[in-house]
Amino acid sequence: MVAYLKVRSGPDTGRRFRLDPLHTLHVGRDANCEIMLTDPVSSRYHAVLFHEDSHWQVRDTNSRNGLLVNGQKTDHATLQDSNTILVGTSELQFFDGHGDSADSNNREQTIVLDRPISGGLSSSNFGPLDPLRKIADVGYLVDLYQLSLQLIGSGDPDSVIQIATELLKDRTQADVIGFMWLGEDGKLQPEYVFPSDAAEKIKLSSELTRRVTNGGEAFWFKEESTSPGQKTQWTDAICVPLQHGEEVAGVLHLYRNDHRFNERHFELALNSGQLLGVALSRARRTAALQVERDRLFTRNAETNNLIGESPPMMRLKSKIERVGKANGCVLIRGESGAGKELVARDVHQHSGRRERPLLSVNCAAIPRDLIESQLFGHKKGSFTGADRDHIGWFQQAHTGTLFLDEIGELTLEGQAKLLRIMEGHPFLPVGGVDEIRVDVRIIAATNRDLAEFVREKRFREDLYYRLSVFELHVPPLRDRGQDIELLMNHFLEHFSRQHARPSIQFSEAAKKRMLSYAWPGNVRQLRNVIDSAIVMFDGNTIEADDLGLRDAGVEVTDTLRLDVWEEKLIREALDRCNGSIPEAAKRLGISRATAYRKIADFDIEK
Ligand SMILES: Nc1ncnc2c1ncn2[C@@H]1O[C@H](COP(=O)(O)OP(=O)(O)OP(=O)(O)O)[C@@H](O)[C@H]1O
Repeated sequence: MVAYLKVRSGPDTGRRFRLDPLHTLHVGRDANCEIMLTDPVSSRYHAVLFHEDSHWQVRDTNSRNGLLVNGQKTDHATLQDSNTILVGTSELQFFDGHGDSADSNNREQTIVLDRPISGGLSSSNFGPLDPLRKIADVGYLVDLYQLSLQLIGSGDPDSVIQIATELLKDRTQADVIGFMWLGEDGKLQPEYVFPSDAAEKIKLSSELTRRVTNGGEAFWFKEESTSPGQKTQWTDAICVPLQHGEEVAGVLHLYRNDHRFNERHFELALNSGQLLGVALSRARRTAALQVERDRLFTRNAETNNLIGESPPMMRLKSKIERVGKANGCVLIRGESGAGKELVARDVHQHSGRRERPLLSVNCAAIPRDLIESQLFGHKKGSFTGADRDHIGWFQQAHTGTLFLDEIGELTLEGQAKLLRIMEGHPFLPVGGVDEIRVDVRIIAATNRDLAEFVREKRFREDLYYRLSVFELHVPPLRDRGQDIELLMNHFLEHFSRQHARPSIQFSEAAKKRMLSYAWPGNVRQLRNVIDSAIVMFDGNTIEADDLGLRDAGVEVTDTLRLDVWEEKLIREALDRCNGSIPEAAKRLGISRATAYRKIADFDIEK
């Protein structure tokens, strides 16, 4: 219940002066003033404060620049709680002390120091001429530096709190440290208390809590027992907001049982609180995004893992590992739905860019006349319909990977720009004047015969060679034998869970049908067939006819694609010649070199 003045602005910001009602207190620059300010604009004896008729009064003592109370120039005023007094350039705020009473009746929490927090790290109050203090300052900055480094490197909220606790405990020798999180109801919830059985020690008056959480002020205060013989729970406490921008997300408490904190502890806690506010908000946002991402993946039966243990898939996986670590462009070939995008993700995951963005663009899904502006960006008004600036996919993927699906659909102008970027040149967004330079790894995919496109002059030859520094061929599902069963089980498990039909199974005949089917639409088709069978049919067993595979067993004879037949013939020839390539080449009427090249192209086991 002690009235006090707090310096809100000016050189003495943060200092507090207890007001003793038994004495008249002088305010000014003179060393004899009880409330001594270092503000050069204040007079030596600027004003006096005294307690009369149960109220605190302030009177100007012929100051040079006058006295303002609540913004009004005055010679004399009776002070009310929270009134402000301007002395020179220093704003002092008066508190009658009634608001700070502790929740407990016989204890008093007296503020030693407080500090409004407004963006940026606060500067230390230590005297600039004290060399020992300067050395101490360096230690304190090193602590903050180390804390920042560790917080930057940590993405998970629990470890962020743990890192900060360890540092603060060590540096301040606090007996108890508590992190309180501000719940949606505006109440503080103990999120983490160290040691864990000390939660009951965290007792802060509701008024102080309000000022920390609403006003973003940090406090250092001591608790004094007002009833003789009663032992207090702690002697000193520091309470600082965890602030991110304008928002206070929580509060950090530090308690000491016997000894006192010092100013350096207060400064360290205060600045750590600001770092923590930012780090925790960021870690929580990242965690929320991760959960959301996993949820979307699960809902769509997507997995980041390439399911498959067949020999061609095992070979593909080992190539992905090697290609991932290298840094060149990758061209992924394979039929539609075979898993090219998944392979691209896997390459990215195995690369040094795995923590950076991977963006996927389907060039076939964007109207041809918009591809360029989508990829490279455009400026508002650069063409009809460009009603705002667009940051192109290349720029968005900067430092990461850009997956260009159906690359064969890229216009010739787009191809020319792409080639220039790949050669390390900057590019101009559509309608832009400032050149942009990006560092992006390109993974392209196609289910077309790009070499054929090159011959038809629909695709630039130089771009083709640049893109295919590394080539990966995703084998069609029909060539993956045992993988069909693995994928069947994976999708059955996923969709039966998603559609809440846990006991649904395939009949033996249904399994057989799926295992012998040619799957022209590859894994995507298998996934869709299982999804709709689970949705459409009642009962616990999916029969062969429920799968809707009317052309089941037809193999690939329904296609006239030359490459499909070519691959089939090579496989057949190898089978008939017991795997001997020279023999097979003879039977096929092609040279050995061509046979070797085609076997590699089609990724046929030798
Ligand atoms: N090996 C695999 N393991 C698990 N899921 C797979 C696998 N291969 C493909 N899928 C799934 O099949 C679907 C199609 O895969 P993806 O989109 O990667 O094929 P794509 O070859 O890129 O097709 P398109 O050429 O039509 O773009 C996706 O849902 C993908 O998650």
